[in-house]
Amino acid sequence: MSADIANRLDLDPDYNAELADMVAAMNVAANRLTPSNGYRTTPRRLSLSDRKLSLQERSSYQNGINPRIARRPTIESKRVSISDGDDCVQLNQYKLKNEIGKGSYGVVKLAYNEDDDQYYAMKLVSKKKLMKQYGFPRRRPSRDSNGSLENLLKHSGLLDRVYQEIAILKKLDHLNVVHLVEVLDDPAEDNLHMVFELVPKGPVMEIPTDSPLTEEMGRFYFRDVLLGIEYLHYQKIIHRDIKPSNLLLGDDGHIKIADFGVSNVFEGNDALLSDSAGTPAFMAPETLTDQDLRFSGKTSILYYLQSTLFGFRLWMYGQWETAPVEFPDMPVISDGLKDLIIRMLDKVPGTRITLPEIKLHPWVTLDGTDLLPLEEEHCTVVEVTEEEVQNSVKLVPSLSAVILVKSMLRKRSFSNPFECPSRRQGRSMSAPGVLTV
Ligand SMILES: Nc1ncnc2c1ncn2[C@@H]1O[C@H](COP(=O)(O)OP(=O)(O)OP(=O)(O)O)[C@@H](O)[C@H]1O
Repeated sequence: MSADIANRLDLDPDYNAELADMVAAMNVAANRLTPSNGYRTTPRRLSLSDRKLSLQERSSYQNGINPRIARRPTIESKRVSISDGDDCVQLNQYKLKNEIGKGSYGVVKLAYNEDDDQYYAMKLVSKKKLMKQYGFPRRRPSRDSNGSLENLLKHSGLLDRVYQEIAILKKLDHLNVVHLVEVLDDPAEDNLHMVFELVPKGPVMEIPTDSPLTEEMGRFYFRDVLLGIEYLHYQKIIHRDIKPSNLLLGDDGHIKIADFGVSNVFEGNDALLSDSAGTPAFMAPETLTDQDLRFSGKTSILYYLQSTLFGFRLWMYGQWETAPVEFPDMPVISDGLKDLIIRMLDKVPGTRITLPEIKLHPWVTLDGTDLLPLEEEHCTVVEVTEEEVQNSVKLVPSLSAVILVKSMLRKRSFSNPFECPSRRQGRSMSAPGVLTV
């Protein structure tokens, strides 16, 4: 965002004037809202009464898995206020700290919530990045055409995808699925802010890797992923981007599935998909065809799962697409795991092992001695009203853009004001390890 604004200020006098108008107009609004303090003072924080709480079903399950406290309802903030006090940016009650991860749509930052004294993971999804990524034509917003970024995105349908992610996440409540806590959005700002529970140990592993998991650990994590996927299917959601970097490790040692940017909500028994969204290295062959064929979402996800399981133990991406699977000598893997991998690798979707069958596979259940909970034991239907889904994000004007621009001008720097320079030494979650806060 900062580079973009810098370019425009340097190269485009028209836009510069337009921006100055925008800043002036926003200043008027700022003065109206905070007449005595001005924009730089910490804004009045929202109290709970300012926020709408969405309904969320609560569920917990036991049967071999620790029971847990049901998730708190997702909070929809009606106003986003940014201040650049101290040495880092504050968004409502959240102080943004160091970066803990990076995805294709933006960065993920550690965020301290002053209200409850807890740390969270705040995902900043750049709407501009979304546009660029999908080759959306570059057009400069003009005052007459109502061509604001928000409008361009709306018409391109890309923003819908982000809102879809939010609506989906807000419905979910499961031990093995990451919990969305709050959504902050501001049409005048490039970033959409999604506040998630912090899953402190980050991605379960990076692949390719020289140190694969032991078979025992691989089974433990794989069982978690199976339950998370089963829950998602129960909620009629196909994730479509299951891979180790989207499998985060919680303090309780369990896997939480994250990142629903590429997902589908379906009706009936299964999703019939035709596009090849997701990460190619993990995708099923039928999703990669050039032909306009439809394929089963539930079946194709098993291929992701298999690739992930495979990745837990060894990494042979590409080989099985053209030749029969050949397992390397090292690391040694059991016949049970080989059987499961081969059955999941079936190139023919119709004969590929299904998720209920995988749950009963001897390798997964230790020959029937360690059964997984039944679907009805860990899944509960989550009901949300149409209105709640429609209102997954509140679009409200705020002062963030003017503060951002002024902060850049004041510092004579177009570096990202969301960065907290003094705290940059924090670890990046692109490498596995423990986060200390
Ligand atoms: N709730 C969370 N708690 C802790 N770390 C997180 C959390 N969510 C994301 N991260 C970190 O941020 C990284 C980026 O996450 P993000 O969902 O934006 O992208 P990704 O899934 O890795 O990539 P892509 O979006 O390209 O598929 C993750 O790999 C992880 O390291």
